[in-house]
Amino acid sequence: MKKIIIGSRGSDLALWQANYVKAELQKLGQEVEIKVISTQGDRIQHLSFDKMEGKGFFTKEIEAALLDKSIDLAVHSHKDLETTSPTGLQIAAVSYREDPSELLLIRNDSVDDNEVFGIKKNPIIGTSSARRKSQLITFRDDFEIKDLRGNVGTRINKLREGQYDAIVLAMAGVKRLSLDLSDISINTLDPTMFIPAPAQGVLGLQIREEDTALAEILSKMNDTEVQQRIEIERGVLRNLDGGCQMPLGVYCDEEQTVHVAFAKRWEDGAEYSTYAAKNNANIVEEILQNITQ
Ligand SMILES: NCc1[nH]cc(CCC(=O)O)c1CC(=O)O
Repeated sequence: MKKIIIGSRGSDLALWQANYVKAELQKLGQEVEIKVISTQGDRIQHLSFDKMEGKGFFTKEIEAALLDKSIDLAVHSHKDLETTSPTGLQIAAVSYREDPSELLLIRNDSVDDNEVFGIKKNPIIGTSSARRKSQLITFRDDFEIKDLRGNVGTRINKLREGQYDAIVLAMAGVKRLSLDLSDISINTLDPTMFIPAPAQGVLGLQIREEDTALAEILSKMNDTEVQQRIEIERGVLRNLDGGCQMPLGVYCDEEQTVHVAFAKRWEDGAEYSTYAAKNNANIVEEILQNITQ
């Protein structure tokens, strides 16, 4: 059997994800090697996420490496992938779902248990995500939102340095990296209340469309239940023609209730709605009609 070359960004989280898939493939008897690839998104740190995320800044070089066959498999955070696959590539499998909740990481000296979210009045909150901004200001109108860039470790260090009173991060990244956060107060936000990105916590395994041999191997790793749920979540995003820069949260829970937070502009704050997905073939259309009317 041919050795499988996984292409990965060099960040701690990307490497954790690549190593996880490597171990799963080794359990299936495959030989695997990881090749680190730097992307535009890793090199440009000064641009706001609004101008970068969801437009292939973190994926372009890796997808090019798949197409020119210098790698065979790319492991992505599924939520960072564009909603349509580039020509010649496919998502052959999706992983289990890590806890999709968002975390509010609060400096100990900014905690106030009497306030919503447990943060003192008039705090500075770090996030560059329009989805997170639109929902934050819906719960508290005294939040000042400031841009926050960099990988997970960098963001947490900026909180420690005192540039922010609190920051929002995906639990999936924090958990996978097993970070020591004993010096920080952590508030876990229920994903049915503060709604995560479509496919948050899931890995997408991308290969060449014609690589049927690898598709066959990866099909053994595919989580079909997770796949069904994120197909609904991503379907809403795809039909809104939005990348990660859109103020849209969609979460399909285990009971197949779909939770949506949507804003036309993040400054308007998010509007929340829920839908039953069970036996509803038109769920995506129904959600879209409702939120865009
Ligand atoms: N946008 C960056 C990004 N892409 C994936 C994750 C980790 C969570 C996941 O795997 O869904 C993160 C960090 C974050 O949003 O805090």
